Formats: sequence, structure tokens, C-alpha cells
Amino acid sequence: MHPTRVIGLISGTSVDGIDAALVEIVGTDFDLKVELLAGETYAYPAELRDRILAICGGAPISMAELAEIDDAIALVFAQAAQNIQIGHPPAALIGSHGQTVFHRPPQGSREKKNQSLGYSLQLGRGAIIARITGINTISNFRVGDIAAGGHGAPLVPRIDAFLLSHPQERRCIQNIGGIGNVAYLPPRQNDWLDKICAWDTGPGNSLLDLAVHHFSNGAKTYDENGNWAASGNPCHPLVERWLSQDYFHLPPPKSTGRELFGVSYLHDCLKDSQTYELSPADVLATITELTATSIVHSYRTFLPQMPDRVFLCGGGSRNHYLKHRLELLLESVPVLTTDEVGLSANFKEAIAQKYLANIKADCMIAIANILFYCNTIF
Ligand SMILES: Nc1ncnc2c1ncn2[C@@H]1O[C@H](COP(=O)(O)OP(=O)(O)OP(=O)(O)O)[C@@H](O)[C@H]1O
Ligand SMILES: CC(=O)N[C@H]1[C@@H]2OC[C@@H](O2)[C@@H](O)[C@@H]1O[C@H](C)C(=O)O
Repeated sequence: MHPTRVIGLISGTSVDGIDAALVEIVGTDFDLKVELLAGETYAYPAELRDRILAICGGAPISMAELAEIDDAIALVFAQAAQNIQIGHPPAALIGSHGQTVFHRPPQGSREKKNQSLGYSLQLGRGAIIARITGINTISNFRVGDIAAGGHGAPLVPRIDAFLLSHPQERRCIQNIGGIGNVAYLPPRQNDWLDKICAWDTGPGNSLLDLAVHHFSNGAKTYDENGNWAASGNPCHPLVERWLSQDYFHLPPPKSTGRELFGVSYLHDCLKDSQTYELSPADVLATITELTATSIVHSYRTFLPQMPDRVFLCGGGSRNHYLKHRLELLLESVPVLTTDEVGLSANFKEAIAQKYLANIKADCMIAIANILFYCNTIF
């Protein structure tokens, strides 16, 4: 079977930039093999990033402005695809997640038949990316699941199951982006596929990034390697108080975003921390502890069994202090990164986008002529 060359594009809830992955894939489902030919994060132009963060923070916006920002995002996504191509033969397909600017999980309960549909908006329309790059582009991966009553997130665990499950080991794949999410992968035995579960654990780096921006007066956007937080001490009573928040006790499936763990949540955290007279480093350590504790609390409360090993991915996997806190809280469970099993922790999400493109393409081809959907009018 010949390998297919594909590009995956995503910008996540951290809004730090566009992760682009150029990958060669062979096979399908559990025979999938992936080789990362090139992976890069292209920073957003500062002004565009500020506008996106303002929208994510709930700033009112007209339809005309929305259209303008949609295309501005598509343009930088297309440029990211073009840049990652340099020096390589052309890719056959782009899978583009776009930029989430709003995510509302479904409310109510399916069992009680009072569930309302969720809504999730990703900007950077695929048609523009296709037009600029000349490459078939598939996007809007979340809407189908949401229309069927799902959360539309997390989606990448489906790919984790293909690439990271193990014949004997129970694994948790923990993404720590702006938001954290876990994929629980039981050993590949019997009805293991039915036992896979995944959900958003809560904040990843979103609150930490905002706090670093606040305490550095805008000079820094994140806590490199967790060094700043490591110079402080977590305030455990405060972590306990924050952990009492509803989201952490909601059973899966569940998803969240910057709508909950964003600017106003941080303001509440800062207000609370005044009671304890914490230094900036202590506040950062306490916010980091919330991320670590919420992940471990989520495992202990909702997983059928604790995993044999945890594999971290996403930018937070490079925060040494956070990784260290997770190791301590998880006691005997080893914590590694997905790099250690050959899957780039930085680009796993981008890699997954082109798989999602393939999955969607396969389905669509089966039911209709997909080219019309791709919006690439040759
Ligand atoms: N060297 C590092 N040390 C500490 N933190 C880091 C480092 N590199 C990246 N990060 C953190 O990772 C974040 C970006 O992670 P990532 O790109 O996985 O998030 P995302 O994909 O935008 O989010 P999500 O997965 O929620 O959609 C940065 O905002 C920063 O907080
Ligand atoms: C709506 C949205 O963009 N959600 C993201 C976000 O980032 C992490 C967490 O929240 C996750 O569930 C999801 O993304 C990853 C890429 C996913 O769908 O698997």
C-alpha cells in the first residue's frame, strides 16, 4: 500500500499558534502507521491572537467582524499549510480543525430526554484554505457528533485508540493544552473498544497562561518549563475549594472550554488568593496544582480502574513542574510523554486532524461525492 501524504492543522484553546503536521500515513484503523515528516507551530500575528482571545472571552462582535476574522484565520491556516510543505512533495489532503472560539456542551440528560444540543464554533473556513493551497481540505469535524447529541469533544481519543493502545497495558493519554482531556485505553483485549472513554478533565494551561500574563504585565504568555510556579508553594486549602466546583464532579461524558476556565474564572482565583496573601509564584503553583489535582481526581472518581501508565501530550507536557506534581499525586503510576512511544507530544493533535479528515472522507465517499463538500472547485 502506498503512503498518503497529508497535512493536519489545528489551533487549540491556548490560541498560541497553528500547529501544522505534514505526515505520511499507511493503512487504516489499527494498521495505521504514521511518519511525521515535518511539524511546526506558527505563532498567530499578535493582533489577530488578541482579537481571538477577546471573542473567546465573550466580547460582543458583529457578523461583519465575525466574517472578517473567520477569513483572517483561514488565511494564516493556509499559510501554515504552505510553509510546512516547503521542501516536500505536495500533500493530497488537508484536515483542518480551525480555531475554536465558542464551545457550549449539551445541557440536561439524554436518559431524562431533556437534553439540549451543544454548539461548538471553529473559525477558519476550509474552503478558503483549499482555494489558497489548491489542496482538498476537510474541516468542521465536531458538528456531526454534536448534531447527534454528543459533545463534539474530545475527538482525538479516537485516534489515540488506533495509535497508542497496548495489548496488555491500561493507558491514559492525557492532553494538557488550554484545557485538559483524557483518553482511557484499556488493554486491546475482548470488548476493549466498548470500554474506551474520554472527557475533558478541566483546565490545562488556560488559567496558568492568563495568570502569567497578569503577573508579568503582559511580558510573558506562559510559565516556561513551570519554573515560576516551581519557585512558589501551592496553597492546598485553596485547591480544595476550587475543586469543589460543579464541573469536576460532573460525570463523563463532559467537555468544557475557555467559557468556564477563562478570564472571569481567573479573576475569582486571584480574589480568593488575596485571603491567603499569596505571592505571584504561590498563585501560579496553586493554579498548576489545580490542573494536576483535577486530572488525578478525575481518574480516581470516574475511571473503571487506574491506568498502568499515563502518557502526557500537548504543551503542558513540557511543564516540568506540572509533570512532577502529577507524578507525586499519581503515586505508583508512571508518567511519560507520548514522545516516548514515538508519537510527537507537540503535534499529536495536528496529526490527528488529518486522520479525522480521512475518516470523514471515507464516510463521505461512501455516501456521496465528497468533492462538493471539500469546496475545492477545480
Ligand atoms: N516549555 C513549556 N513549558 C511550560 N508550558 C509550555 C511549554 N510549551 C508550551 N507550554 C504550554 O502549552 C500551551 C500550548 O499547548 P497546546 O498547543 O497543546 O494547547 P492547545 O492545543 O492550544 O490547547 P487545547 O488542547 O486545549 O486545544 C501554552 O499555552 C503553554 O501554556
Ligand atoms: C471545542 C474544542 O475545541 N475543544 C478542544 C479543547 O482542547 C482540549 C479539549 O478542549 C478537547 O476536548 C478539545 O480538543 C481536542 C483537540 C479533541 O477534540 O480531542
